[in-house]
Amino acid sequence: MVQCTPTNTSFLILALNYSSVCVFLLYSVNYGEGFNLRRDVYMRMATLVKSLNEDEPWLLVLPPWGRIYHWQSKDIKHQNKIPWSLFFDVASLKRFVPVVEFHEFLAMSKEPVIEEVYYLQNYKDWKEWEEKMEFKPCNNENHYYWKNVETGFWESWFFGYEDRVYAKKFQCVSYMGHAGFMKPFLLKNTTARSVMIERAETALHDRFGDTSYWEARRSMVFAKELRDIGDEFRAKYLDSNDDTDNTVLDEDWTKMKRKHGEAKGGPYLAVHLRRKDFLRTNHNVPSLKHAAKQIKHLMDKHDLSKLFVATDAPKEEFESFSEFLEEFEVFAFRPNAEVKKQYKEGGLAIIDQWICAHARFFIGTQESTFSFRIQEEREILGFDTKMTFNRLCDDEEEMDCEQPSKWTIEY
Ligand SMILES: C[C@@H]1O[C@H](OP(=O)(O)OP(=O)(O)OC[C@H]2O[C@@H](n3cnc4c(=O)[nH]c(N)nc43)[C@H](O)[C@@H]2O)[C@@H](O)[C@H](O)[C@@H]1O
Repeated sequence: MVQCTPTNTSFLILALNYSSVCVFLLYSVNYGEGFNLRRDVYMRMATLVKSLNEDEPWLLVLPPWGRIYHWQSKDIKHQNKIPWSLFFDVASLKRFVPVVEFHEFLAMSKEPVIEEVYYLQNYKDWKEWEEKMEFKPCNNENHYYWKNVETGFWESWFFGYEDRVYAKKFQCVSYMGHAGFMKPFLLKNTTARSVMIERAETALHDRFGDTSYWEARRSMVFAKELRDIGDEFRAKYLDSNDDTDNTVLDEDWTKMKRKHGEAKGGPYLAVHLRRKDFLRTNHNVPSLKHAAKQIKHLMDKHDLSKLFVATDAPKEEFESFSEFLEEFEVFAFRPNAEVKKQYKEGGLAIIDQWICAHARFFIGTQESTFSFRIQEEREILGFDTKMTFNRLCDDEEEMDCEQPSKWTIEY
């Protein structure tokens, strides 16, 4: 069977071959979703494409990062059309499933066209959950695709390439099911060479937490440049390095297999303190004082004197929080202008996550996907689950609240 695994040699030379042999699967996610839920949706689509490749050669097109609601820093410009290679090691992604960046897809296509777009939507008024999909009129007219009456083609934002790219067909699809449920449809009911699944978050994980789920997750290795920046910070401020912490990462994730408890982590406690919109949306977020009280208790319990804080809190909130913890050394990653400009808010988020992933003890914020992704990273590194699956309690819960489910790694 032909495999769609393009190398980095000339895409122009390969263009003709690939576009006639492989089918491109593109996807996009609801505008309101944040960075770390989008990472989860990638896993659902990557698993689907892996399964499609058992029958036909399909290539997954990585949707450029951009227009993310939370990325509004005034001093970071051009947070659009960001390729995955800025944040992730694309060679590692390719060890799970064949992928190409969007600009590579355009270079490999004869025209800047996506042949078919299927916009997933929930069933109206459903009573019982059952797997099904049907072409339906769109539930919501506000679906950010519009038909150009002159050309007859469909236009949209297309990840910031709106002036160049168009779609030939657009159809709303009511969908209730796992991502793999659309496989027969994609194999049998379409002959298009490029198919886009819009609102891909509607499709569920095929099997949450199984080996395939974890293979997809393990393939999402952060870009080396970001890991290096995080490692430098760990060494400089937190007395932390992979040899003494037992956190050496295999460059090939398929060869890496750790047991729980093998990783020791650096001599610091890390907290992910989610603030901003979480304060407004009633997410059991503790007051700064109450969060500090819990941290102090844990620092003493684990005999640690250094604290690393990953947070989206404004500077003043971080300072108030640190004042409650004066007896400890409190650190936060503060990028210089060059790092900010180059790696943008997504890169800074990853650096924070990487440093949290290497701490002796980690505690996160309830229901934050940002915290969940750190927990997964620590599972990959081989931490004892007690040192990972922890969350801050809110003020009413005092110090004793139900802790997060332990979604442990499967090989
Ligand atoms: C309930 C949902 O929660 C979701 O947030 P949640 O899962 O925390 O997770 P994210 O969607 O990743 O977080 C939103 C954004 O906040 C920034 N951020 C949050 N915490 C940190 C941090 O510790 N360090 C850095 N550098 N940046 C941080 C980061 O830019 C990230 O893309 C929201 O995206 C949804 O819109 C919705 O509100």
